[in-house]
Amino acid sequence: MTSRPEPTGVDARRAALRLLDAVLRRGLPLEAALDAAARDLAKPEDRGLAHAIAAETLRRLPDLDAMIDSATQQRLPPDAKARFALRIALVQALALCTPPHAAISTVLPLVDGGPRRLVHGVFGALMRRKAALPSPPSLPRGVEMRWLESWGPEMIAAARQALAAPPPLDLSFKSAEAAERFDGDHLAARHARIPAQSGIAELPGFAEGDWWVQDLAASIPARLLGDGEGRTVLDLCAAPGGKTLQLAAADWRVTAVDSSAARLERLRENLQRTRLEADVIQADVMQWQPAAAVDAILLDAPCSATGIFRRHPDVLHRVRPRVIAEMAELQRAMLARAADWLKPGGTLVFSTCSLEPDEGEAHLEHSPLPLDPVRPDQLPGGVTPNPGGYLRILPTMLANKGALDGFFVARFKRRHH
Ligand SMILES: C[S@@+](CC[C@H](N)C(=O)[O-])C[C@H]1O[C@@H](n2cnc3c(N)ncnc32)[C@H](O)[C@@H]1O
Repeated sequence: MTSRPEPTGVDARRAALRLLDAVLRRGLPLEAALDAAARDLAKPEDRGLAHAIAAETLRRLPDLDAMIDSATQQRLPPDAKARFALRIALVQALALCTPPHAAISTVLPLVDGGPRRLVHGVFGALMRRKAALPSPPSLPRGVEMRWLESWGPEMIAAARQALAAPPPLDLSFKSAEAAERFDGDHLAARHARIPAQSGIAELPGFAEGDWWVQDLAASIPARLLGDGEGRTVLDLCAAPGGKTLQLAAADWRVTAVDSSAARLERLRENLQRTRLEADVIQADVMQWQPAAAVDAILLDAPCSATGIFRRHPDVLHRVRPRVIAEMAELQRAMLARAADWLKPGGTLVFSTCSLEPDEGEAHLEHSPLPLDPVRPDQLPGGVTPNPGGYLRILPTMLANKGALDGFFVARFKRRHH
């Protein structure tokens, strides 16, 4: 067998293919698969390219597959290498502005010894036909059906729109003064929204620890606890610590608990950079318990994370109903356990970054504590509580200002006696 010299850039495409394989065939989160998939890439920009190709492919997957199927006589199996290679070549040429000859020449070596001619032929036919990807992108059929049933057609339209462009960047600030000094759209206290961009560490105030990146929706749970005035709060499932930082900045005495050593490392770095304080404990919330009852609890429970599909489009393809059911069961158990750790009169905020009612509304039916209804004046403008007093944050909210991640947030209060 003669081996051809590889054009430059093939390694990044090979890593993109590994990433897609990890997400679509093995069900791994994109971020978790990155280190292993990009192990041969020395340059950070190649790693960035591999990630960008894989993420954009996942955003456009149903449309890419429909396009491939329109140009093949026999339907390629979902896990065929030729399908993976075509997805990567097409997404580059049609969504990432890669010149078509570069998009295909860097992908063909990935199918060496395989259906090279087929991949080349299908790609060429689609380019000659001037095939284009629809805008906004389509959702995977299973997700669309699920969300349509739960939230209706307006939500589907907003979710597709949210996939069309990179979401803006929300910053949460340590102090109101630092936020006011910062040039951006101020949609809430201690907040600024700026256009999507890279080079975050070079923005003013980052090195000084004035702010951290946190979607505005993700900042709402901690906002609902108000000022701590030196009282105690348990931040359960805390890492990488966006909510820990908010609570510490709002004068709470924070104990942050998480089971992941790697994620807690990031939490510690965040505390150090912002010069905020919290006790940090590595523990499983289902095993650990606090030494004494606390004034407040924030339980940002592990979930399917379908609410953050804009930045993590892998969730659209790997989260199946069984995952949602397992996560909902864990959340229910955590909520029941944590409820016992509150002082009488104490407040618990429960949140999930999920767009699945089983990981939100369903918990209200058997909740161990009475709901403490959220008032509209406690929320950023444009975000409204459900008439029941809890928050269901959908991509329809603030849609004309860059929208929000999907979240469920409910506040409970333990009775005094
Ligand atoms: C949604 S993330 C938390 C995000 C975090 N609250 C923030 O604002 O940055 C869920 C976290 O739950 C943690 N986790 C999952 N199962 C856990 C358990 N049984 N005990 C403690 N932490 C757990 C994960 O390590 C993960 O960091």
